[in-house]
Amino acid sequence: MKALLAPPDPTGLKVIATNVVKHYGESDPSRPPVIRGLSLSITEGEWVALMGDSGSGKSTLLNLLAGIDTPNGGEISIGGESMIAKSEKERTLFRRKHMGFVFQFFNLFPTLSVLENVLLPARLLHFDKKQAKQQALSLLGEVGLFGKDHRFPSQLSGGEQQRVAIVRALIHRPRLILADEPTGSLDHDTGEGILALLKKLHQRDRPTIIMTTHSLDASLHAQRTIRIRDGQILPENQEFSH
Ligand SMILES: Nc1ncnc2c1ncn2[C@@H]1O[C@H](COP(=O)(O)OP(=O)(O)OP(=O)(O)O)[C@@H](O)[C@H]1O
Repeated sequence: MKALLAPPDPTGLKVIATNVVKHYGESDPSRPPVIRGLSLSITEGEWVALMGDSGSGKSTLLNLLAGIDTPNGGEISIGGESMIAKSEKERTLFRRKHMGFVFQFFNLFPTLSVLENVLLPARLLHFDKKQAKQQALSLLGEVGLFGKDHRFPSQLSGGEQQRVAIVRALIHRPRLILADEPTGSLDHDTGEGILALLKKLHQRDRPTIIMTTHSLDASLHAQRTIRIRDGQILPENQEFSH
């Protein structure tokens, strides 16, 4: 039987990191770790902005939480499941099923149409084709791309391409959205459009969202801001709750 598009439980996943350490330069022990005993807890369906200076470890942390990279120490639990205990294959399958990624650099496949790009994750998960197409066209319409589903990425503006990438990241209604500078390369209005879309999806499905950003405006869409400095979370009293 083919899977339906809506997840069985649309509630976001709880994310817990405990004493996580990551260092890249094993060959050079004098280099300090990029993530230094970092702990955080993000509750089901919470939308968190992760802020910090360039090089403070935001993208590294997202990659660790996603299981794209593995830490040198510590524990990461997503939805009650240890990401560390999983094999790489298990992590990939978990990621594909439950997570959606919104990156600053949106790698759309240039030889695939907008619709084909958007349908890729649904295809990987063997969703019902007809239902996936309906969902794709509806989401594309919501982000102002009605009628552009047969175009190729090169025939779209940068902002339009970013919106396609977001629809692709969210087509399977993930329970955890990891967004790395989702508005970084966009003009203010397009960026606000992306945030409005995230907000709509957050209200509808209540996924957990972790969004890195340098923008105070963007962070105000989140329920909480967590600040990271030199691979460590700043203490509670230096966090900002909105
Ligand atoms: N694959 C890698 N190999 C070696 N060092 C790396 C690697 N990736 C990141 N780093 C280093 O780790 C540190 C943290 O990088 P990271 O990209 O996580 O920071 P960031 O907070 O996301 O920065 P930005 O806001 O500029 O995106 C930086 O000093 C960076 O040079």
